[in-house]
Amino acid sequence: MTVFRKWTGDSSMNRSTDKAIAVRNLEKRFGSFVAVDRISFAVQRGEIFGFLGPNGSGKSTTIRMLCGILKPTDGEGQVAGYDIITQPEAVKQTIGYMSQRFSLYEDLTPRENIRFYLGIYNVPAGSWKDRIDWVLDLTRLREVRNALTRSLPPGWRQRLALGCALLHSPEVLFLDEPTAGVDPITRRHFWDFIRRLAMEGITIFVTTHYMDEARYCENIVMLNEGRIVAADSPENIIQTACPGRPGATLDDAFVALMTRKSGKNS
Ligand SMILES: Nc1ncnc2c1ncn2[C@@H]1O[C@H](COP(=O)(O)OP(=O)(O)OP(=O)(O)O)[C@@H](O)[C@H]1O
Repeated sequence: MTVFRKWTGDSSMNRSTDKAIAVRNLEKRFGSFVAVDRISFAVQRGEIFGFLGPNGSGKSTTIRMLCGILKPTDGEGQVAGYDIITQPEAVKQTIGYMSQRFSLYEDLTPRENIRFYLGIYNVPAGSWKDRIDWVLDLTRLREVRNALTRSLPPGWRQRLALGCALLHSPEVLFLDEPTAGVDPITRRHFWDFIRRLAMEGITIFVTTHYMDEARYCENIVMLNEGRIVAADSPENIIQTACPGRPGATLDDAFVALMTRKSGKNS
């Protein structure tokens, strides 16, 4: 089954579409505290892109700016060809977002959650039945569609949350620690699915604390105290951060890069 099936043929808007994401000198201050410090990077369409960093390094703040939810204090950015500052509503309609909390209503059934998100994403009512069937098959949740979401195991709720994030056929999918709290087999299935999405042209922007998962990414940006400390393929990051250590892993590279203190905000 094709994972990604459009319900609308609208790709005619005048957008520059060579890059899925492009940011330049993006900054977010909270008062005098600099949470994101003039970062620049680009993500190609259909790429799986990892955004890594320790707690508090600015990952979620960056995602919130890229999703058009939080206004940057400086810099600029485009997502799916839309300006994150002047066209935040267009950005929101073009992206999917899934957080580690899954953003589901636990007291609703999967079917009711899906209907809720169809409304949020302004999917035309005429397509709803089709989309509900599509997502129930995609997530393999048809048999439990009328159970309470609260009663489902974490891996099932994860599939439902991902399905809801795909209902409006987004061009860019933001995944903020999507596998936190799920078991290794479920994580493996999740990543198989993410790779299929990317092969169909969806751009994946993912944060994770699991370095084995980060190896699935074609390119990675590592953030520390709001600043980019590495931006490259996983292999190149390892080589650069751990020279002369042939068996070094991405974990080793992460630790090496994060322990080089910048002294910022201290
Ligand atoms: N609304 C806010 N007001 C003040 N400070 C904030 C606000 N939102 C985030 N911060 C601060 O900005 C910094 C970056 O936070 P952010 O949530 O982006 O980090 P993160 O890398 O996503 O961390 P985690 O991995 O724990 O989710 C933190 O020090 C956080 O306390």
